[in-house]
Parts: sequence; C-alpha cells; structure tokens
Amino acid sequence: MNDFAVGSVPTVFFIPDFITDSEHDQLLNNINGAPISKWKSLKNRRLQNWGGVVHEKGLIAQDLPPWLTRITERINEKSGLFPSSINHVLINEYLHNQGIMPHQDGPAYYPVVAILSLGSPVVMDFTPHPNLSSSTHGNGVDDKISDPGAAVMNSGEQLDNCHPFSIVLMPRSLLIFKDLVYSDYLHGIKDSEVQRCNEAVNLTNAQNHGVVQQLSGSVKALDSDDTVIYRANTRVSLTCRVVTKVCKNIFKF
Ligand SMILES: O=C(O)CCC(=O)C(=O)O
Ligand SMILES: [Fe+2]
Repeated sequence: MNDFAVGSVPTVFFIPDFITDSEHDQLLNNINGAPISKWKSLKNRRLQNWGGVVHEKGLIAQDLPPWLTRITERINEKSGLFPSSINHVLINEYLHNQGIMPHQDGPAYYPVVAILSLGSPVVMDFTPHPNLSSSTHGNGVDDKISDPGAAVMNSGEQLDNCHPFSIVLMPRSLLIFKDLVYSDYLHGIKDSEVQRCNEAVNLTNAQNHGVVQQLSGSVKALDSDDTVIYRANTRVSLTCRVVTKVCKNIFKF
C-alpha cells in the first residue's frame, strides 16, 4: 500500500484506477436498480445503507449483496488494512451542487475507511481537528456535523505535521484513510459546482486523468488562476467500513 500513499500526512492512500470502466457502470446499475425505498433522503444528498443498521450496541447485521461483496473483498485483500471482512457500506449520492459538511466518522467503526468513487469527480477537503479525537458520538449515518467553529487549537505543537489538504476523487478511484487522519481530521466536500484543487495532494494524477482545468469566467470565492474541477453530473460513492461490534441473535429470546 505504501506505493499509494499521498501527501505528507501518513495514513492516506489513493489508488486512481481501482476498478475498470465496466465495473464502474455495473456498480452504478446495481445502485440505481435498488428499490426506491432503499434510498434515504438527507438535506443535501441521499444515501443507501447496506450491511445493517449501526446501533449504539453494535451492528444489527445483514449480509451485503454479492455485487457489493465482490468489491469489498477486493478492497480487503488489496489493502490488507482491515481487521476482518468489510461489513458495512454506505452509498452516498451527490448532485452537482451537493456535498457533505466537514465531519468525523463515528466511533462504531474500526478507524479505517475505504471510499470508492463513481460518476463526477469531486474534491475532498481534510482539516485537522485534534480536539475531536475522543469526543465524537454517533454512527456516521446521519448528517451529524461537528462545529467547525470549535476547531480551535490550544497550541501549535500537536499540529506540526497536521495541515489541511485536499484530494481529487476521480471516478473509479479508491481512497483509504486511517488512524491519525481518521481520528484527528475532519473530512468534507463543498457543495459548490466548481471546486478548487490547486493544492490537491494528487493534482498531477488528476491532471493526467483529464479531470481538472483552469477556471474560466469568474466564480465566487475562486481566483482567476485557480485550477478547478467542474462537477457536470452526479457523483456516487461507496464508503466501506468495518463495524467492530456486531449484535448477534438479536431476535432470539
Ligand atoms: O462521499 C464521500 O466521499 C464521503 C462520505 C463520507 O464521508 C461518509 O459517508 O462518512
Ligand atoms: Fe465520512
């Protein structure tokens, strides 16, 4: 995996062409073919929850469908970073002007997350927030937003190696982050249609994939010489994780 480490903060890995074009399209077909009742609408995106419900006491597990285990098993094998089979997949769908507020994933999950991207590229921003590491709750399913205003650092010491960074998530790519970045950073996607990526840790790679360009015209909060991505269509992502505690025999009395 070290071949795929990106940026200067350890524990972030990016594999640009993790799946083929046809696997990409098959996944989208399966996702779009799921019953409409499988979608849960949130304020700024909609999602499908696979693997069961993440409950306070653990996962009330349901088997993942074969079209998902095919991919989660490959992620497990290739990364070697998960302690057991991936048992939970959250599928998020974002329209071209939707995003996800900066947040930290809940403590129910083992601190490694793999995000497979489909559809439109987006920029994911990471912001250090060491104060959060021991203070979050929730299951990561709801839009639980940590207050970015609370990101006040009491001293610079802890942050010597911690600075904000961003990554361009191209379709078919796999992002994995863990440990420090999982616990001490917030991650989010801006809800803007044009996203700045001048300093993305994988900019060269994104340029090679032809997903970035120079800003044309003027866009609020962006400079004329900014390198950007234009989100022309919908993005769908698969957030794959391990819920360590699984409720067994929940309906057995
Ligand atoms: O869609 C993404 O890339 C990120 C999703 C995410 O952060 C989450 O579901 O916790
Ligand atoms: Fe997340």
